Amino acid sequence: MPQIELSNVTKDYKIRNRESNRSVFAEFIRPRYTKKCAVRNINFTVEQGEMVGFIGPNGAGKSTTIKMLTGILTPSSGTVRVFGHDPCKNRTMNALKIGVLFGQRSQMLWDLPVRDTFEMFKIMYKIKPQDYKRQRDRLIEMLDMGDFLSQAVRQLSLGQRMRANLALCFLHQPQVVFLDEPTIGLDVLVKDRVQEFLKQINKEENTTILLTTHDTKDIEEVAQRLVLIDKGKLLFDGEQIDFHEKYKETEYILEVEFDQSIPPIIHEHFQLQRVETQKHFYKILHNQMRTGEAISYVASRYNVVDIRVRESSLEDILKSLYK
Ligand SMILES: Nc1ncnc2c1ncn2[C@@H]1O[C@H](COP(=O)(O)OP(=O)(O)OP(=O)(O)O)[C@@H](O)[C@H]1O
Repeated sequence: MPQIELSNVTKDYKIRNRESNRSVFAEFIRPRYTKKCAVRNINFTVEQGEMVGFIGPNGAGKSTTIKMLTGILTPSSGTVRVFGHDPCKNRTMNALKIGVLFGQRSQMLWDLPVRDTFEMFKIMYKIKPQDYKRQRDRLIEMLDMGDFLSQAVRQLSLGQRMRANLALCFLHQPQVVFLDEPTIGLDVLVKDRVQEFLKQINKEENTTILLTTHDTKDIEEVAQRLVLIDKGKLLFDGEQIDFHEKYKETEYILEVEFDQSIPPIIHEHFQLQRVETQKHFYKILHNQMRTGEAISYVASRYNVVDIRVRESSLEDILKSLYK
């Protein structure tokens, strides 16, 4: 049985209209509403231990979907199941088995030291003392939190606060974790640590992770599978590798550095993009010349210092899809 299951799920929000041509009294007595469809008939399942990148442009419906999976919102139609149950009807049981992180929204009390919040979570989740100690010490080490455990939350930097929130998410060893933008605003080193942490915990504890992020490096590093939505509709669900295959550009860029400045290569399949002193950039269509062929053509005729092939990255693909 899948751990997460969405079948024909739609979520409409009711938005109250504020019309300037109506009196305040009329607005109060008979308010008018319009319907905003945030999620439109989506279907997908997630099995135990999967790491899924749940992506889409701003306003695509990602947070709304996560809110339905955590039992915060009910779907307007369709069914949502987590561990085979309706998360809205089983909120307490669901909460004990899941971990949730919503971007920069902190689960910690502002004036308490991080260490005390850990203790508070131990009581809230009824974690056994020996499990608590083992998991707490492990998380502190994995997320390098030893230096700031005694500091009040309000004194922490953004990176420290995000790491502490992430650790709290995993303290009760949840089977499923929903992370909505867990690396927002973090520097590259902290991001790397968070990505390594997620990979390690997924491997060691087989935790299912649904990760929402706009950071393509997060997705490339962490998610094997991608679920892409836009305007509430599911556009792609599959392995990351297949996503690249399906949407990759039909061309690639051959970047050649020569040992001296030379005139552009004249070849029917080479389209010169730009020249930077001794470096030339050519656009080549995959179906006209394969990368290996292009490399050997250049290397056998010119004195080359370096050759690189640049295929479209996940970021390039998403940019063109979102457009
Ligand atoms: N409480 C709400 N009331 C009315 N409309 C809402 C509400 N929450 C979200 N929406 C609308 O629903 C749509 C989906 O929003 P949602 O927050 O789920 O998108 P998202 O994919 O998480 O976006 P982002 O990447 O910007 O966080 C948007 O058009 C948004 O304006």
